[in-house]
Amino acid sequence: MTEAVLTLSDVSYRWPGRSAFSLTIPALTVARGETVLLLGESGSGKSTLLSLICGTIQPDRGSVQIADTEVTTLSGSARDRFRAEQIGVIFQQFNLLPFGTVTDNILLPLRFAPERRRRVGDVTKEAARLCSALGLPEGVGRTKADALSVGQQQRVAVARALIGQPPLIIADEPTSALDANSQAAFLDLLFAQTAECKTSLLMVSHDPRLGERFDRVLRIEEITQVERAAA
Ligand SMILES: Nc1ncnc2c1ncn2[C@@H]1O[C@H](COP(=O)(O)OP(=O)(O)OP(=O)(O)O)[C@@H](O)[C@H]1O
Repeated sequence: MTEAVLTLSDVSYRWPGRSAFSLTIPALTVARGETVLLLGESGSGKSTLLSLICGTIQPDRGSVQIADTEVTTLSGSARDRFRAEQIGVIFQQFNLLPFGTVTDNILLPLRFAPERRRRVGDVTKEAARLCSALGLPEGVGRTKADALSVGQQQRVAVARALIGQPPLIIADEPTSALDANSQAAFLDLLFAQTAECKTSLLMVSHDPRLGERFDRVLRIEEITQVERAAA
């Protein structure tokens, strides 16, 4: 049997307020080491689904299991700690601390995740190893994040997600700011690193051309039911 890193069952969520957008996900599973691309148009609910998985919003009903833990029963602070331990997140805008150095940024999730930190050992050495594996220049660790190019910032965001080998990486449109060549190079590095650590990857995009590189491609409309209140 394949070991699941992520299992959602009968999850539903309605945004409060006038938009009254509601999303239901009957079933979604990601296996250990599997790479999954989630495709969907703008406004189809991709970010909402990722927020449900990361536990930054709580479903109205249903179950979200990550690495055998039922996330929906954890308190808010326990969920924050759990996310820091188990999930590496790559945001669309990278969310780097602009005045922090590259090393500060890469080590940030470990501040809230003592077990993940313990797995790393020498944290500065591991940050430097990841920088080098991701093709960043030697000695980049002391550079302030806002002095980097967009492509370099993206690599730092990947290093930050990968450090300490969390079992699941969630990436929200991480290649949207790159041209086709840089996109391919970025994905090569991301896949090489996730394969090395047997990390699962769930990446969101609206670009179906990326699909051939993933183990599985899901369209959001195939796995969710969406309702919108009339305007
Ligand atoms: N903070 C919020 N408060 C209220 N409604 C929201 C909020 N965020 C999203 N929504 C609703 O959820 C719908 C889906 O948004 P979501 O961001 O999940 O889509 P998406 O597929 O990620 O879009 P995009 O590709 O443009 O990022 C929106 O159309 C909006 O109606």
